[in-house]
Amino acid sequence: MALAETGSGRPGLVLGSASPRRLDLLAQIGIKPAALRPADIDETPLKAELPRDYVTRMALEKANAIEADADEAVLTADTTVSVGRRILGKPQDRDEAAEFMRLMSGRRHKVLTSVALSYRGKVRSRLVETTVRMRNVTEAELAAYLDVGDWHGKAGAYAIQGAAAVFIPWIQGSFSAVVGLPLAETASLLASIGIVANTEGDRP
Ligand SMILES: Cc1cn([C@H]2C[C@H](O)[C@@H](COP(=O)(O)OP(=O)(O)OP(=O)(O)O)O2)c(=O)[nH]c1=O
Repeated sequence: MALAETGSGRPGLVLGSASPRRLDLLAQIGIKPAALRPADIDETPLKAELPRDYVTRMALEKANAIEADADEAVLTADTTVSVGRRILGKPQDRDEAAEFMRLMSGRRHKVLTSVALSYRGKVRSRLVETTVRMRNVTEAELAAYLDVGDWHGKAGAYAIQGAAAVFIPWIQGSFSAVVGLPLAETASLLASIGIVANTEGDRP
């Protein structure tokens, strides 16, 4: 396990996220943040803001909102779903979750994840775009899916790593980015400041 802790000569890593998925994904590559410090920002898109601009702005705003000591690096990310120019964030309620799912049913959409790393006054970010195909979802399947409750807190009202996997026969891009953190790009950003992923992962 590559511990990223203050006092080791490397920057202490702060994960600026409340998402358990992002913590799990980092553990998969052997990185354990020294601290968790979620950012509380306004996630409302600007008028006519393009999905890719929005998601990049969100990751950077999260990074800028988190206070860090000089020897700490802050990692943040934002994931959003786009159907055409429309941004599908986290649904407010079950009705909105149903609306999002009907919109994606039987067609392709994009999942955009931006990851940002802030260290010593410099912030760098990477945007990863993945195309996802959702098969046609019947109204009966939709009702059963919504009952499971997986849609809570998920961009686009689904989790590819959850029950909605049965609706997703194909993706092109990065699976980890869809779940919330593009691991290859994140590892490369972290390596640039001396935090090295352990490719053997966090195995028992
Ligand atoms: C599309 C998709 C999204 N998601 C999740 C990842 C993110 O947690 C969430 C999108 O919301 P985000 O605003 O990116 O993240 P968050 O609010 O959960 O956490 P934080 O801002 O504190 O980092 O949707 C999945 O888990 N699986 C999926 O397949």
